[in-house]
Amino acid sequence: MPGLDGDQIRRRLADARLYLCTGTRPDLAEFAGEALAGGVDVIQLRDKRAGAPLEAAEELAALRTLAEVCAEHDALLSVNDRADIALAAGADILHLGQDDLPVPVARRILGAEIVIGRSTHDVAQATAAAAEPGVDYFCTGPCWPTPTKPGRSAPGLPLVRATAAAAPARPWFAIGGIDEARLPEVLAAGATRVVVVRAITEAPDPRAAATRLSAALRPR
Ligand SMILES: Cc1ncc(COP(=O)(O)OP(=O)(O)O)c(N)n1
Ligand SMILES: Cc1ncsc1CCOP(=O)(O)O
Repeated sequence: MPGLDGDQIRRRLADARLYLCTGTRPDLAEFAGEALAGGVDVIQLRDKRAGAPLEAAEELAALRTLAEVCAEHDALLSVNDRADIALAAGADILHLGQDDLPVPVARRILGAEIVIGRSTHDVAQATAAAAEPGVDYFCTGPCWPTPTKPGRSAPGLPLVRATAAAAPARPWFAIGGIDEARLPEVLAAGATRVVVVRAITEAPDPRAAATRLSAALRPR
């Protein structure tokens, strides 16, 4: 929720279970509102359409839309890759992959109040992200090969099991190919938080899909 300080964001992130990445879409505000109403805790604008990358001004406009919806639902707003845009959008989170800005460089741009996340694809990267100064959370995967990240081989659930066994002090999320049917396997491997794309963006009823995922992640 734009406007929180770094410690408030970190506390909310520790409680977060369901993280959604979405591209822009004509119904972005309505879609995001439905997903957040269903129980999504964090929403990231991740627009990777081949051949049609968003211009910075377009990305900022979409993030402003998401920021309003996040404020209505008390959810965290995440920006992918771009520290300058995270700062300009007043985002809570910047997510960085292995080939993106080095964390110390992003930290210099962002200051202390925006939380930084890292993608990891093997045990060495996960171990490093769990300890690297300036990193607040990390993601491990893909759990399964996924068309949402073409060309990325999947370390699979063994990486989730190894990460869970290491009991990192930082929050971490499993990602990649996760849907309602596969979620029990991911939880059994030791994850308690997940990132999804298609499970919600391609669902006929995004709110219902988010509600079911969220309920499975927060059993009573
Ligand atoms: C929350 C979250 N986790 C992982 C990713 C993937 O980031 P990256 O490996 O940099 O790949 P791209 O998203 O840039 O294709 C993410 N964006 N968000
Ligand atoms: C961005 C990213 N990084 C690793 S897997 C992935 C995409 C996950 O998408 P989906 O949930 O549709 O498989």
